[in-house]
Amino acid sequence: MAGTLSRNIARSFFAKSQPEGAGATVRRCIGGSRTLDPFLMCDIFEVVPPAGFPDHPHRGFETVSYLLEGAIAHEDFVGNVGLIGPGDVQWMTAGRGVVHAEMPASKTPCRGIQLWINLAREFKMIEPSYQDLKDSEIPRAKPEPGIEVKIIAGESFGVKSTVFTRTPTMFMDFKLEKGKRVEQKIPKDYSGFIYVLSGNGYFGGNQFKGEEHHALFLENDNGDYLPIEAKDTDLRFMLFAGKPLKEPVVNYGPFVMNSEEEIFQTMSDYEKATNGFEKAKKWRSSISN
Ligand SMILES: Nc1ccc(F)c(C(=O)c2c[nH]c3ncc(Cl)cc23)c1F
Ligand SMILES: [Fe+3]
Repeated sequence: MAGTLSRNIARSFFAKSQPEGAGATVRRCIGGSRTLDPFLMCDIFEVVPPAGFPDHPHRGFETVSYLLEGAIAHEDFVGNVGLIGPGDVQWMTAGRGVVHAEMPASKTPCRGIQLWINLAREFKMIEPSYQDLKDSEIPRAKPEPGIEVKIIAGESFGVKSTVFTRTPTMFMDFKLEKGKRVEQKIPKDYSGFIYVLSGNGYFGGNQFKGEEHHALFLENDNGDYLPIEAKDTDLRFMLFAGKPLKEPVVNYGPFVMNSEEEIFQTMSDYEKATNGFEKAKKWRSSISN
């Protein structure tokens, strides 16, 4: 791209499998001490029945579930039910509070990605909402034969996602055939990371090699696009980028607020079923075993 600078890759991290939920396993590339404002967690999950993610709450952020294989059944405490199938996306804005269950709905292994995106202070207590996208509804950019970008959030090659992102976010699934090179525009002030799903590739101006199950973190430099090249193999990777919120983060499991006082209040709200958790009082999902 004439007149612009490429972003470099600062470091990579091998995301090893670890137990999570009730009998599920995840490769966690963001989470715990490794956060990347505005991202709180990114799990590449694998789950087969009877394992899953039974009844649990969320407050103060968004969860985005993208199914790579299989299907997840979803049920929440106000009666929303649904099936997230292969290639589908559920963008859940928990806001002031959701209690839900997320359980595998296919006998074959269910594989996918769940990203937790922080909400700014002004949105942490908004009414919960969902944006459900079927695979066929999600736009793709095909800039040339051998390159496809599935755009869950953000814009690529002039193709825009239909998702409303309160926290400006890019969430894209790239497939490059061996020998292909692509450049993705990323605003200079966005944080970002790559997760390599299959194959290997060379990322950034510094041609950093990224291999399967590795997360690669973008340098906070002055670049405004990321070059990616599939030299050795076909390559599939996820690109995540977002505008940092630069607010204090205080979290307690599935509650993410800006202060300890707000976390204590949230724990009390959940315990007493008040202030957004009213319907949690007697609710039990029908999909958790
Ligand atoms: N608090 C807390 C504690 C433990 C959890 F497992 C979860 C949770 O639900 C998930 C963690 N990664 C996931 N990937 C995929 C799916 Cl569908 C759900 C999750 C959660 F929210
Ligand atoms: Fe959840």
